[in-house]
Amino acid sequence: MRCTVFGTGYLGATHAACMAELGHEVIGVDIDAGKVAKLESGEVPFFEPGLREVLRRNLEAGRLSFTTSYEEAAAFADVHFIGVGTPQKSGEFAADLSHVRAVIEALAPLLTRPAVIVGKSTVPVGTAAELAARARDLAPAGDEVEVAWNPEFLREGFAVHDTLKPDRLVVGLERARKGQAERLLRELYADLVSDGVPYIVTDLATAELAKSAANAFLATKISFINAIAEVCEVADADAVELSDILGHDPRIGRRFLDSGLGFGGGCLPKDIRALMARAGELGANQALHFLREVDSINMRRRARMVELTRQTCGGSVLGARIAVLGAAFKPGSDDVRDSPALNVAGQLQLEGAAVTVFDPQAMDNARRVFPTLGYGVGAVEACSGADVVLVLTEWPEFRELDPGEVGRAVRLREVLDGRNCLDRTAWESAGWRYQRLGSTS
Ligand SMILES: NC(=O)c1ccc[n+]([C@@H]2O[C@H](COP(=O)([O-])OP(=O)(O)OC[C@H]3O[C@@H](n4cnc5c(N)ncnc54)[C@H](O)[C@@H]3O)[C@@H](O)[C@H]2O)c1
Ligand SMILES: O=c1ccn([C@@H]2O[C@H](COP(=O)(O)OP(=O)(O)O[C@H]3O[C@H](CO)[C@@H](O)[C@H](O)[C@H]3O)[C@@H](O)[C@H]2O)c(=O)[nH]1
Repeated sequence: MRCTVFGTGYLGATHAACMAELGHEVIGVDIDAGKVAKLESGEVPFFEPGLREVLRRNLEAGRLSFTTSYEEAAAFADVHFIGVGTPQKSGEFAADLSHVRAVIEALAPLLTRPAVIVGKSTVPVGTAAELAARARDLAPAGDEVEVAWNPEFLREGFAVHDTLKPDRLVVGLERARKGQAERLLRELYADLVSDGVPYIVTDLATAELAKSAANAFLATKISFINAIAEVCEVADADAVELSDILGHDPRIGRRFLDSGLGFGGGCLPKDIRALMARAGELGANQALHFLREVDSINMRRRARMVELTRQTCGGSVLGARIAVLGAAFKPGSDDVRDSPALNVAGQLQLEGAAVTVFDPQAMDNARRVFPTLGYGVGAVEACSGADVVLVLTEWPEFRELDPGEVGRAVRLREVLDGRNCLDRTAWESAGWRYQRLGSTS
């Protein structure tokens, strides 16, 4: 079958390549000509393990191409996925839907025959119905245009796996029209469904809300354990051991119970805020009030890390040399959107510290967002002359560092483990003072 994917960022490029991997003919469309040129030449414009191989294989097979031309894309297929960004609006909690709306405004007038527009971007509940009405108004094919919502649950770092082996496929359809959208999407995903992936058909609002709810749940789970970690610090308990104990209960589960610096990235923080904003607009102001607390527990982790650094430096970081290992919001990604690590690095620099950052993948993105921070050429080099070393993203490279070697580079052997990822005994045996969030000892 044929399809297009509008937006070729973390989600869209992965979706386009993986749809081609399933045997479909796919065109990826983006307004960023540089990104399109890179993808066309077989280069992924961001770090995502395994994506380059899938991209190249399908470019070579002639099933996949990229363009900036909406005309080309509209003429090519009758199923059009939307995977453009829905960032937080500046100064408010709500989602900025301008990119999604821009796709509809430009694509719909080109739809001269029956077509299905399938949203994958994360949007506030109610968006799809509004877009459907607008698309039908603008399209020459009018009533023959359907909108479906097929939210995406992939994790960065596992994007290819999560797209080809998802936990579930959710397809929200317009209530009055379960026509071609249902049929075409079943056909597109037939191989996944025959592999046993649950395929759940629902209405537009439930599909949109399922995505927001999933991220709100994950954020809540992380903030829950971080709130408990705050108590651990004052009660002389150990947050990591506590997570392990809770995780044995299958009703709770160990995943997403890693306390530490909290959640960041281009999804969880903005999605819980957008969900609160939309619930408020719909009159359910009280329902999600607790998400404010989830958000503030999360932001407090960053403040606590800064405070711990200050304490370690004798009350002030003014003039201190601080090494920050990690810039990406999590390992396995070069994404620095709302990165807790960079946020802490930036705060410490504002307080007068000389901060040197190193990350195995996110250096270019970090430099773009925080050009005034110092950057090292390697983890050990970044620690050169440091008064304190902060490990803020749990890259395997950092877990495997030799504490003896790092110890020879620093001025003082002080390490703060923001992600509970280091082997404490090994660092202490090499003469380091080891501290982390969620424990006083
Ligand atoms: N990143 C993830 O892991 C992930 C996972 C699930 C869902 N999502 C959701 O997917 C959406 C996209 O996220 P992302 O991380 O891929 O964003 P991104 O910023 O990496 O990519 C968005 C892309 O859309 C392009 N674009 C913007 N306007 C366009 C237009 N009018 N026409 C064509 N292309 C246009 C941009 O140039 C960019 O390449 C968001 O709603 C996000 O919440 C993301
Ligand atoms: O126990 C944990 C697990 C995660 N994190 C942090 O939480 C953030 C988000 O991690 P993760 O969810 O793995 O990353 P994303 O790639 O942002 O994926 C989330 O956001 C995507 C976009 O909506 C969804 O598709 C995914 O299902 C959802 O997991 C990162 O900063 C992690 O460091 C913790 O602090 N503790």
